[in-house]
Amino acid sequence: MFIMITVEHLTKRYGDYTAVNDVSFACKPGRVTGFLGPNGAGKSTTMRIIAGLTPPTSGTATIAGVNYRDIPNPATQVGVLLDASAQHAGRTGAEILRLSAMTMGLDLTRVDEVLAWVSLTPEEAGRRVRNYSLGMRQRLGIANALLANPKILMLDEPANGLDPAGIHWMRTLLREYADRGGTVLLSSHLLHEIEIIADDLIVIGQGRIVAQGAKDELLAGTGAHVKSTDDQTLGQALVDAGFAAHPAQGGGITVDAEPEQVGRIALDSRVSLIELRGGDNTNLEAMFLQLTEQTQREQPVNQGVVR
Ligand SMILES: Nc1ncnc2c1ncn2[C@@H]1O[C@H](COP(=O)(O)OP(=O)(O)OP(=O)(O)O)[C@@H](O)[C@H]1O
Repeated sequence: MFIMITVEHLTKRYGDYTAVNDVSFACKPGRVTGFLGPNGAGKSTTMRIIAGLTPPTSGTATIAGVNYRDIPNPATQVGVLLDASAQHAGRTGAEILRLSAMTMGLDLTRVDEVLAWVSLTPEEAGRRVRNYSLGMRQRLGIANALLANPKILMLDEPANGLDPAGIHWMRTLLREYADRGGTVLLSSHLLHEIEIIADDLIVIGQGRIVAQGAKDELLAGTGAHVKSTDDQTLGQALVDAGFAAHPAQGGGITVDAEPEQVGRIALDSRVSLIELRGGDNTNLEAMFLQLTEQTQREQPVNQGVVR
């Protein structure tokens, strides 16, 4: 499949500090890629490098094989929202979009189309941005990114400040955009949102990638859950067979083995099974906390959090 955003061995150092450390990933068309990591992990820096705003120390970031800065009229190819507060506060929302449209050589009727799309009323579009709420700034930033109907969208924390209806709207917009063949790279701290919308995940901690791949595969459960008439005997038999087995919270045993192996061991041990199924899917929050545990500012206060 043709890759739209390619990041290869990207490193960014500020003095002795390494903000991005040998990061490689790819974002594909038709898919929403969620970019996750604790505060200061290096997400914004990576996105700024992709958008040609920060030079890398080493490595490359390209859009369909080309550096962002070498793309003619790049905003027509890649819609970027990196900092919703970076807009000129003294201009109205409509003025900002008109200026962008003119810079990109677009028909000005497009401005009204995207304003309607992001649900900013004509009255709101006529207000100065300094009087916008954070959510309105985000909507304006998304409108700006969508202006030229680009094939790629790169959004840093676009849901920040959006109300629940706004988050729902953005989720639908990005899903439809990807379903039409667009490529989306999206950073967010709203793990529940990412869990719903992302097809692929990249998890970064202290500048390094700690996990990446298709969401379904990353969150797929492993192991098995089993309940029997004699969990003690079965648990011991599982351990004797070399599998890690622990009492499960709601009763029964969770074991790091395939259900078929568990069934065989139960048969050999002459223990009757009451229930046997594959392991539960992990939720994204549990996976995130576990993967980034070493890089979190806050360490888990009790074992129930992730272990
Ligand atoms: N211009 C700079 N000079 C020095 N350090 C910088 C600079 N820009 C970023 N950093 C550092 O690089 C690290 C990564 O920052 P970055 O903004 O990429 O993190 P992030 O993952 O986007 O975090 P957040 O989730 O808080 O937005 C941070 O420690 C930050 O302080």
